[in-house]
Amino acid sequence: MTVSDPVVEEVVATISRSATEIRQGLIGRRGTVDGENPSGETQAEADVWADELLGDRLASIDGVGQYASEERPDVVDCGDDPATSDAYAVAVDPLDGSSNLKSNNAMGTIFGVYDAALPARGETLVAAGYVLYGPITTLVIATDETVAEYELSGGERRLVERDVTVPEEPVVYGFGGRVPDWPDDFRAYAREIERELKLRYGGALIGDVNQVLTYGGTFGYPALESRPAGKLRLQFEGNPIGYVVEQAGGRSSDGERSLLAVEPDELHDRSPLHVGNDELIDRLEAALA
Ligand SMILES: O=P(O)(O)OC[C@H]1O[C@](O)(COP(=O)(O)O)[C@@H](O)[C@@H]1O
Ligand SMILES: [Mg+2]
Ligand SMILES: [Mg+2]
Repeated sequence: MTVSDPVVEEVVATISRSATEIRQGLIGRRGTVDGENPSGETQAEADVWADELLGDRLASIDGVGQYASEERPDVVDCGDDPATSDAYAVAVDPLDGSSNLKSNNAMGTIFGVYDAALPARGETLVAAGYVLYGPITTLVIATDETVAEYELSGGERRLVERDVTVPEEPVVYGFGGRVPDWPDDFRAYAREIERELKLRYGGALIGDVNQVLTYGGTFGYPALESRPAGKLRLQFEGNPIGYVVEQAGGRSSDGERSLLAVEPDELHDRSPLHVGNDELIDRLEAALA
């Protein structure tokens, strides 16, 4: 199954082919480099390497006018301006959950294809998805048509599920941040959820969100007392993941509104991030109101 928009299909095909290579290239790149990323976080060797590999390949696609990533400060202009032409902008979290390199746990690659110049609202996404480097390498792609899951092997993608939807009955939850740093209203909501669902928290957004898509439930990285905007980045994490979950029939929220409706100020803006079954996100928003 291919994506009907040829530029999006080329982006997806490029990421699919690169994923097997990225997975293999993690070996020997588990250490850190001296620099920090624009969010002030230590970079792993693999973060920098995966960004360069994806940046070179995605920027050379005809119809991609901008490339941006969590690992570099500025947008790279690589074609026509998405603001004034048909070109798209591609935003990437090259390695999501890269601190899991050390402990050898799940990680991902996240991408969003925006029909607008970056930074942009998530409502301008035409496609988004992620690779999950678990025991198996899988790819989830959301477009306005469907959300599909593939297994990746040797650069090939094999369809596993044509129409992924968030299961109706929620089962799992995962919330980031330290409990004493949670605002009181979020803590009260979390206490209720803890009594109803099973905890799943692996330290990689992609691993945790994929459990929500598989079993139903919710993932949240909330606003913290010490960090009111939370930890995760809107362009590279919040918007693409919000788009995937909404296209799969669930909801996303920054605590007040759909993540896709949040107006960005800066490329590396952070936002509280909540996704999952409608009913749970409704309850979260009511608790924080
Ligand atoms: O270590 P914490 O605070 O639980 O944070 C985990 C969160 O941070 C992240 O690792 C941030 O992503 P990056 O690894 O791309 O910076 C998410 O994948 C994950 O949900
Ligand atoms: Mg990430
Ligand atoms: Mg990352």
